[in-house]
Amino acid sequence: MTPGELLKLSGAYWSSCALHAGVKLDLFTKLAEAPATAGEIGRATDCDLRGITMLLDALAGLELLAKQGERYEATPFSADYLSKKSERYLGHIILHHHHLMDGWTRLDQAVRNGRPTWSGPSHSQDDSVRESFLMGMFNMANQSAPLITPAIDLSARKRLLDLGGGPGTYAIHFCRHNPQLRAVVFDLPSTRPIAERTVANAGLAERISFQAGDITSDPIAGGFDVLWVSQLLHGEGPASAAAILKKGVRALLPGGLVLVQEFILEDSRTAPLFPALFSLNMLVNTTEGQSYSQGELSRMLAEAGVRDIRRLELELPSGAGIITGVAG
Ligand SMILES: C[S@@+](CC[C@H](N)C(=O)[O-])C[C@H]1O[C@@H](n2cnc3c(N)ncnc32)[C@H](O)[C@@H]1O
Repeated sequence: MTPGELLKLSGAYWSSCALHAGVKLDLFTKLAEAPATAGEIGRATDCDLRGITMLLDALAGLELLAKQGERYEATPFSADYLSKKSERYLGHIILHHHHLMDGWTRLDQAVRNGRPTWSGPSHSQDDSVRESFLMGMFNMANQSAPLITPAIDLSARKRLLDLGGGPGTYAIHFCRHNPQLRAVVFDLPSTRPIAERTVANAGLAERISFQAGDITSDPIAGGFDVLWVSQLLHGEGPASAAAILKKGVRALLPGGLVLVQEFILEDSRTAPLFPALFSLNMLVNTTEGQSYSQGELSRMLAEAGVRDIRRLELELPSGAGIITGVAG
């Protein structure tokens, strides 16, 4: 690494903050509709002219806007991913990243005392923080699910349990891909309205139901033949994650398929970089959460009574991996 690269790394959050502000102020939706001057956008968003001009210029510098004379407009890319009117809108996950920033600025404190810097998004009292988190998960899952569902044969399966399923994105994609399949999304009670909305929007309310509960303390009804556990275990410590897997596997009929998606560390724990950094995200946001290695996840699955454990050969845009096995 060069000193220049080091300083670029140190100041990378300036670019992130410019993007976050652009999404918070919803500039991209407006500028995908029609080009506008800084004055016009400033009036439409109730922003100071000096401030909005600087932000628009920086976003143009980041190639998220195009500037022609005094007018700015969304690029084809930002119109596709940053306009609220696009089906591919990624603003929810960007706002979620924004909500995590305050906690990350106090990472040194979390490292010193081993405790999170705030309640974390799952348990936040702020509805908008929880909504960005859950719809951010919807954004992320919509990128990966179209690659995952064709790679997993559920053609003979009837009932899928989506444990910690959030907005139900994976249940939706698995059910779309497998017309005989029904699913239950199990998640915290506060998730219900968002999950029911996404399931209804997908036209699958007849086949996907929501069960409200706390996975660490509430029972789960049995009779499933697929267990899908995506990005849930990293929010828990090793003992709790193992107990959750045991509970999920107990809800399966013998021969039930188990699928666990996580950001998986190599045994060195230093790579890939994303799960190593994600562990710090769990330090800031949870009391015991962390990224796990393939060996740790495989051992938890084996202790839960799962056999034929292996990792699926899938390259996903999120960098996550999927470990599978069979119950009983
Ligand atoms: C990172 S999100 C993953 C959502 C979804 N599985 C996905 O991959 O898109 C974790 C989910 O677990 C849920 N969750 C966290 N703690 C939980 C608990 N104790 N009981 C039930 N659900 C929980 C959260 O509400 C959230 O929806």
